[in-house]
Amino acid sequence: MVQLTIQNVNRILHDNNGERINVLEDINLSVGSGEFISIIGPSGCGKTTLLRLISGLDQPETGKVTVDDQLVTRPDASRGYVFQHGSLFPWETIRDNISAGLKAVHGRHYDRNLVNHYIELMGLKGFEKAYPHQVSGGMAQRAALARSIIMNPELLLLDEPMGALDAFTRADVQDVIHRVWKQTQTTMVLVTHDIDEAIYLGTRIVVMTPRPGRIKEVVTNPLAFPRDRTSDQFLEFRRAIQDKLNFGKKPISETI
Ligand SMILES: Nc1ncnc2c1ncn2[C@@H]1O[C@H](COP(=O)(O)OP(=O)(O)OP(=O)(O)O)[C@@H](O)[C@H]1O
Repeated sequence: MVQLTIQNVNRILHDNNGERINVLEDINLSVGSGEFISIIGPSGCGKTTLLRLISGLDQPETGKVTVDDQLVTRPDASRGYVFQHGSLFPWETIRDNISAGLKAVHGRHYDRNLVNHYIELMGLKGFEKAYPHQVSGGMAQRAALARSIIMNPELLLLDEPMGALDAFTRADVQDVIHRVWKQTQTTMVLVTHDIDEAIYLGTRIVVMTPRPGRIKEVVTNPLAFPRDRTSDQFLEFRRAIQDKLNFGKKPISETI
């Protein structure tokens, strides 16, 4: 069980001219065990900053982030983080990348069967001995996901992990993430620009607005799993989220 709470969080940064930017203003959010939260909003609205605060990589000026009533003050193995460019070790094979965390904790006696399980689950069988530059972008992201999830984090933070992938690969990795979420019941928080992705995966959708970065609305996803991206209900819900984002009604440059 994990309860993530973000209370009255403000984060201020300064641009190159020393101008103050209210990157996040008065952020409040509670996330319960096993939820899948999608955070969506235009570029620069503070999504990554919010994820960094949850992970403990960054600290707010005011307010607090707690996990199970413990103040988050630094990164912790109980909170996994997957980046847009998976950040696999280029000098290690896919198998060694996936087992890296386990080896660091358990040494030579790490559970090799668990590694096999995740290689299978992520569809990476046959590519265990390849190096990251020898596999596709989608495979590399699946390996990065495996490397995090194998550590059994109570919270998995996903920072645009599909952002650099083509549409087909993206849909494939989305399905993998959904399968892992269902099987492991890990609480996940995903940052994305992609409205369809937010809807396809999220149990709730956090809609953000920029300058200052605020939560405009938290919307419960009414769609049952499995979700069909082409169904009328999906398209209807997408329109509702687009409206909340003023999508297509204002040039993006006017929203940031
Ligand atoms: N270290 C920093 N110093 C100064 N300003 C920063 C820093 N990091 C982020 N910012 C600014 O804070 C704002 C929010 O950035 P952030 O990366 O959190 O947004 P985002 O919503 O994740 O954007 P994107 O979707 O483009 O990744 C931006 O205006 C950015 O320029």
